[in-house]
Amino acid sequence: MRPVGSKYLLEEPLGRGATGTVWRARQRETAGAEAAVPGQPGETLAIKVLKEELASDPDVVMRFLRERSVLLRLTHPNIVRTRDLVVEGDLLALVMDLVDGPDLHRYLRENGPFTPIAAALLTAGIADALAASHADGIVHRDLKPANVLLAGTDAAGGSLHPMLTDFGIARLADSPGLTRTSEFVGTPAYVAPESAEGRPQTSAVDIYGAGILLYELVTGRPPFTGGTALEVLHQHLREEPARPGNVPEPLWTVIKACLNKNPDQRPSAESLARGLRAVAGGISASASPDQIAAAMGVAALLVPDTAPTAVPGSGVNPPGAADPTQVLPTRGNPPAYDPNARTSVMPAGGGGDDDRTRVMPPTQPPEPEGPHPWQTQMSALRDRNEQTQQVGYIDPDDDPLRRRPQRQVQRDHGRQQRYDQGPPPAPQQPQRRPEPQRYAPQPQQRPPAPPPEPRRDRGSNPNRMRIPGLGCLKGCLVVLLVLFFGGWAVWELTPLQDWVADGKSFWDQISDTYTEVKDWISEVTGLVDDANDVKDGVDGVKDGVDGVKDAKP
Ligand SMILES: Nc1ncnc2c1ncn2[C@@H]1O[C@H](COP(=O)(O)OP(=O)(O)OP(=O)(O)O)[C@@H](O)[C@H]1O
Repeated sequence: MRPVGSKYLLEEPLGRGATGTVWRARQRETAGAEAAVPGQPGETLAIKVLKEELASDPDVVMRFLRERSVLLRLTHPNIVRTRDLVVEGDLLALVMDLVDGPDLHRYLRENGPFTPIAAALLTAGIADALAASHADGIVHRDLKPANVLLAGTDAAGGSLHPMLTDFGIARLADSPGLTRTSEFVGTPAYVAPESAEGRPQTSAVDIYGAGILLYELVTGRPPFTGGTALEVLHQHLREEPARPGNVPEPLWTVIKACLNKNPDQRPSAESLARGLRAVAGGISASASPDQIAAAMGVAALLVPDTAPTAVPGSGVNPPGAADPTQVLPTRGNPPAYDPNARTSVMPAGGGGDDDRTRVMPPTQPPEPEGPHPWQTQMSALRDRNEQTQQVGYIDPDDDPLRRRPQRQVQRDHGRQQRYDQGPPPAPQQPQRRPEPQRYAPQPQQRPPAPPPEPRRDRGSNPNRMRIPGLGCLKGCLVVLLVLFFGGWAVWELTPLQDWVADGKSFWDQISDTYTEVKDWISEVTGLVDDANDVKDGVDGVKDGVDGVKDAKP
């Protein structure tokens, strides 16, 4: 388990998207006043840990802090509540209510298309959520089935309750800083024509997304699909979808209105919700004549938004960007495209054939490097999270806080300068020219990582602490022990004790010892000489005896 801040613990990953990983998590302590929901210790939560690219981008951090109050106050029965935002070192995390149910994309894949009535009612709930967020000045910008969670199941006869999530993520990710290194482009199958062309975006992009989603709910697939992202975008810009056979006429009227190429002609979220409920009532088997009439006249209910919420910073185009077609002709074999593609966050500077996918100019010019205006808030937020300690094991492959060491060093250094020491003396990285925003099919699937080596158990105490100087202390103790036993051996096994008892000086003792050794050697050599003399005598006697023997006849 991995702590996030001092108040939360990540338990297990629930899923991974392009902008981060969502974890099942637990509340450790009640959060302070800065959280929208203080929570109770032990409560289960969901925490989205934003990707490193986002968390390390100062512009994203700035938006994260600037928009925290907006995100935290966004409450609606059809919106997954954001309870807290955590900033800790290089980590940005959104603490949310845990929704115990599948997302709509998975549900659709596993259960097939919805009936027109169920699809209309489900989309009406989503439109309610959009109406509330638009009224609060928040445009979702990445509406798609994967971002709708289903609370409750219909297996027990209960109806599915849609809850929209990932609010503000597109907005956080669409940072000028981020566009210097990677491009946030939404999800091609759900992108509105004006977004594809880099024109100014408003809350009408969410209505377009709702139209695509509604079409997918009743047919099982989005209206525009193709081999490449570019093909899909061409269709968003140029083609009108044909009415599928199983879609009742009033429902088709709603879908067509949402998919209007002109954002000004699309209905407001509020009128969309009203229209969808009228359609659901009118197409049911038990519909009254009035309900049927209301459903047939649904077009009158679909009133365009007179004051749509603008997406800040969208549609700032370089000269020529207003041309109707920004899509460049394709060359060579286009990359494969999955219509269920996730939100794309594409690395820039891919070069080469990527040119063929270039459709959008950057939404904003890069901002000059400089001291971060949210320095105080950053340190305040970090301070409140400072007690964090690692309290247990986490699989390194699933560790959201794991960083590549080299980049960590650079980043830490950059952060330190940026937030703690005022303006950096020089930019850490060469300035990149902004590149046109690109669509590309899918983030490439990374090859499966080799199974992580199990980490060795490093002891039974989960709260191991590093004590500075402990290693040195151990070394000193070992040296003292060696000196002690060495001294004892010298004292016991050498004549040192005698020397000390005699009270002689060291040099006297050495010269005495030398003399003793010399005397002993001469004594030994004298004995050898005597032995040789004896031997010579014996040999002489032996020769004499031999001579006497020879002289006998
Ligand atoms: N609040 C939540 N409670 C329970 N599960 C959640 C919650 N939020 C997200 N999830 C699950 O976590 C998974 C990943 O969510 P995430 O939003 O990162 O993915 P995504 O929408 O597919 O990706 P992206 O929008 O970044 O392209 C999804 O399968 C979703 O069902």
